[in-house]
Amino acid sequence: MAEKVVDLLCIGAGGAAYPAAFRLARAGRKVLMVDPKGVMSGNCLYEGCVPSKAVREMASLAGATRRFSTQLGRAELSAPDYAAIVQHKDQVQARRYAQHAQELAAQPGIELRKGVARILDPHTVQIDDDQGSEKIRCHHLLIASGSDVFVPPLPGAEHCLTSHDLYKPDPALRALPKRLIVVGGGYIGLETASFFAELGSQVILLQKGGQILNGMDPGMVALLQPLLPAGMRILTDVDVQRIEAQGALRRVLWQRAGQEESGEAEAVLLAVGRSPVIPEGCEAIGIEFDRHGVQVGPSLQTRYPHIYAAGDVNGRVPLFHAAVRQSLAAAHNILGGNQPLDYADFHNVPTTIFTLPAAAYIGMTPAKAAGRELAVGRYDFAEDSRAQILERLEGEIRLFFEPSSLRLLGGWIVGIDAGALIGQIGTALSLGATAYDLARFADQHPMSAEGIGKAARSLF
Ligand SMILES: Cc1cc2nc3c(=O)[nH]c(=O)nc-3n(C[C@H](O)[C@H](O)[C@H](O)COP(=O)(O)OP(=O)(O)OC[C@H]3O[C@@H](n4cnc5c(N)ncnc54)[C@H](O)[C@@H]3O)c2cc1C
Ligand SMILES: NC(=O)c1ccc[n+]([C@@H]2O[C@H](COP(=O)([O-])OP(=O)(O)OC[C@H]3O[C@@H](n4cnc5c(N)ncnc54)[C@H](O)[C@@H]3O)[C@@H](O)[C@H]2O)c1
Repeated sequence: MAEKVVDLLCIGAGGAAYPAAFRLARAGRKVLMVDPKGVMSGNCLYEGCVPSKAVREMASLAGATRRFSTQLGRAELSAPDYAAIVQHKDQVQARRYAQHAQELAAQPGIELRKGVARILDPHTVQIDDDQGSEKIRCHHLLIASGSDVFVPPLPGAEHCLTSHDLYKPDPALRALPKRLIVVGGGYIGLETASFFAELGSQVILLQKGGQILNGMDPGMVALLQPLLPAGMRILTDVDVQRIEAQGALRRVLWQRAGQEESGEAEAVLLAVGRSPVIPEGCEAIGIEFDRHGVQVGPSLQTRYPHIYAAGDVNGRVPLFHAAVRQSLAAAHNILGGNQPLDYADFHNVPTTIFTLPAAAYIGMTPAKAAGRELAVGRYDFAEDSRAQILERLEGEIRLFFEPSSLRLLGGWIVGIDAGALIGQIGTALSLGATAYDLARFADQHPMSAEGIGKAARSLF
C-alpha cells in the first residue's frame, strides 16, 4: 500500500497544533493531527486552564457569597459542595469537547488520529495506535507535544496528588480536603492553594526558594502575597524531605531554617513544575533540545526549516495563548515556503496568576528593567468605584513607560479584574501606545478599566 502523504503533520492536537492545522486546511493544504487523547485541545482543556478556572470561579463566587451573606439575605450559609463544583467543571469540559468536535467536523482537509507519533526521519512519522502502526510522509512537521507533570525523585511522591488528579475529567479528588498541603509555590500550587483556601480548606504551601512565584517581579509578588485568602499559610525556603501515608492521612516532613518540621493533611498536591514531552525520534534526527524543551527561535523552526516546534514543548512561554500565537506563526512560515515571515514575540505575552485575587503582568517591569529608568503611572483600587461596590479595595494598576517618549513598556495589576485588564494593557502595548494615548481614552464608568487611563494621567 502506498504511503499516505500530508502537507502538515502535527504531533499533538493542543493549542500549539490546531490553530496551524486550521490555518493550513483553510489554505487548501492536507493536514493530519495525531494525539493519544483522540480529541482536540490538549492539556489546556483536559487538565489545565479551563477546568482549573472552572473551579476558581466557583471558589470566587463562594467567597463573594460569604462576604455578602447579609446583603444577600443568606446569613446561614452551608459549606460549598465540592462534588457539585467538580460536576460543573466536568460539564464545562464536556461542552467544550463537543464544540471542538463540531469545529473539526466542519473543516475539510484536517484529519485527527488517536495515536502516538514518533519521528522516523525528517519527512516520515510513524503513528502507533490500537490497530497497529502506520507510516506517514509529511512535507512539514509541527512538534506540539506539550508538557507533562514533573514528579521529582522525592520519597513518598506517589502519595501526592498532581494537577492531573484534580482537574482531569472525572478526577480523583471529589471531596474538599479539610487540610491541604501544597508543595510548590508556582502558578499551579499558588492558584490551587488559593481556590481551596477560599472554599474552606486549611492550606499550607511549601516553597523551595525565598519567593513564591519564583522568577516573577518581586514588587508584584510582594503586593499579591498579603492579599491571598486567610487560611493559606505560606512557608518559604522549605526543603521537603518526604511524604508518608498513614491510612487516608498524609504527613509531609520538611526542613526550614535548620529545623525539622511536619504537617498532616487529607491531601497533598505536588506542583513543582512541568517537563516538555519530547517525541521519540527527535534525538535520532538531531533536533536540539534540553530540559526546557526543543530549541527554536521566534520563527519556531528547528534546525530543519520544515520542522517546527510550538507551545509548551519548546518551553519559551508555556501558556495557552502563547501556544496559539506560535502555532499561527509556524503556519504562516509554512505558507511562506519555510522562509520566516512571521515571528512570535516571547517577551510581551500577557500573563495572569489566577489566584484569588489575581495578579497579572506584561512586558517590562522594574525587575526586568535591570536599572533602566522607567516612568511609573499608578492607580489604587481603593479609589475605584467598581472595587468599592465589590468591597475589593486591595491592589493596584501600575504602568511602566519609557521616560523620554512615555511609550508604554509594560505593566502589572494586582486585584480585581487583573486577568481582563492585562489584555487591554497588552493591546495598547502591542499598538505602540503612549501615556498620552491612554490618558486621552475615556474608558467606561464604573468599570475597573477606568483605572488604566487614570494610571496614565497620574504622570501629568
Ligand atoms: C493545571 C494547569 C493550569 C493551567 N492554566 C493555564 C491558564 O490559566 N492559562 C494559560 O495560558 N495556560 C495555563 N496552563 C498551561 C497550558 O495548559 C499550556 O500552556 C497549553 O496547554 C500548551 O499547549 P500545547 O499545545 O503546547 O501543549 P498541550 O496542551 O500539552 O498539548 C500537547 C498534546 O500533545 C499530545 N502528545 C504528546 N506526545 C505525543 C506524541 N508522541 N504523539 C502524539 N501526541 C502527543 C498530548 O497528548 C497533548 O494532548 C495551565 C496548565 C496546567 C497544567
Ligand atoms: N495562570 C496560568 O497561566 C497558569 C496556571 C497554571 C499553570 N500554568 C503553566 O503550568 C506550568 C507549570 O506550573 P507549576 O506551578 O507546576 O510550575 P512552576 O514552574 O510555575 O512552579 C513550580 C514552583 O515549585 C517550586 N519548587 C520546585 N521544587 C520544589 C520542591 N522540591 N519543594 C518546594 N517547591 C519546589 C519552584 O521554586 C517553583 O516556584 C507553568 O510554568 C505555567 O506555564 C499556567
